[in-house]
Amino acid sequence: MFEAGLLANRRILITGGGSGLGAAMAARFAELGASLVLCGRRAEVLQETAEQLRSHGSQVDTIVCDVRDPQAVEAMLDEIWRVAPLDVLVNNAAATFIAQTERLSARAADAILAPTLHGAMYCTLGAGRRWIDGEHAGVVLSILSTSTITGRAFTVPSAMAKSAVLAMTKSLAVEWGPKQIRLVAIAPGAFPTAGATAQLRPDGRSADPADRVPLGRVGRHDELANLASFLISDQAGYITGEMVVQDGGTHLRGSGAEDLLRWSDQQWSAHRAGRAKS
Ligand SMILES: CCC/C=C/C(=O)SCCNC(=O)CCNC(=O)[C@H](O)C(C)(C)COP(=O)([O-])OP(=O)([O-])OC[C@H]1O[C@@H](n2cnc3c(N)ncnc32)[C@H](O)[C@@H]1OP(=O)([O-])[O-]
Ligand SMILES: NC(=O)C1=CN([C@@H]2O[C@H](COP(=O)(O)OP(=O)(O)OC[C@H]3O[C@@H](n4cnc5c(N)ncnc54)[C@H](OP(=O)(O)O)[C@@H]3O)[C@@H](O)[C@H]2O)C=CC1
Repeated sequence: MFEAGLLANRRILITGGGSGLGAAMAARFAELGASLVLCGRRAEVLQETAEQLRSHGSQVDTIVCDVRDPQAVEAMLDEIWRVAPLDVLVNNAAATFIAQTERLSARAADAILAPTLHGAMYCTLGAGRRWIDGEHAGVVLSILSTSTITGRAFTVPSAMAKSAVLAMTKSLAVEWGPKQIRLVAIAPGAFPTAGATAQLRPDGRSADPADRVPLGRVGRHDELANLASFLISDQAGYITGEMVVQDGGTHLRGSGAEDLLRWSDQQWSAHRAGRAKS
């Protein structure tokens, strides 16, 4: 679908690039010629993904980094820039779980806000500062959610964090446009991954896309990876401050959390207790 070498000579950092959609984007960017840096908290997950990509001849580095920690983010960016500047940052790392919002402790809310909002902000500010200092063009792609449009019951800290990162995307598109830095975003609908399924679709919650997706199916990882490749490439060089929705029409029908309104307090308590045991 794209010309070979679309992303040649691009150095791209993907946060949370060891698993799920991050790993899918990594594979596609590598096929299109990019060199990659993948970060996350689990070294073995990063290594496994990197080895698979290297076996196809791709240039992939991994850095263990918890994006909740601003000093760790700065150390990671210093390590990257010591070799060569990044061209693209992908804010993909995030966390969520379903819960009754009135029962969230401050620690539970922060467990979601810290990686999803603060992590994306630390990475964006760190990369942006270096691009501006070095007079280097750059692209920030953030993986958000349709909760930025509809809100979403029972994942309120995630909806808040994703909406804040959308505000950052629009604001910095203006502030950093004259510095040749573009900011774009994708709002994915359901793209099943082990992480999303574990956090959002416990036993007893329908996983049938026909119940909620107008197009009647979930998204394919290659579809998201192709959209991401286009948005970070020069082909999208006149797009900034925009979020592209890729959800088979789901958000036009509802937020996707309506079924949870029918859960009883007993069901919620059982879900919470189940999490405590696992
Ligand atoms: C919405 C659609 C768009 C987004 C999609 C995605 O993001 S898909 C991507 C999905 N991928 C990922 O999410 C990957 C990344 N995920 C993670 O890093 C972790 O799963 C975590 C940080 C979300 C939770 O870590 P953990 O379970 O080890 O938690 P912890 O030990 O760090 O505790 C912190 C606090 O949170 C509390 N608490 C926790 N669960 C629940 C609950 N169900 N109910 C109530 N509360 C809960 C816990 O009790 C504690 O508070 P306390 O008791 O001290 O007051
Ligand atoms: N899959 C879907 O249907 C949807 C996904 N999204 C978004 O897509 C993105 C990817 O999600 P998905 O692939 O499904 O889920 P995953 O759970 O596979 O991805 C989350 C990644 O983020 C990393 N991560 C989490 N916390 C941190 C942290 N503090 N520091 C560094 N890395 C961290 C994880 O690695 P580690 O644990 O090793 O740190 C993991 O690789 C997220 O932004 C999510 O919100 C949005 C809507 C729908």
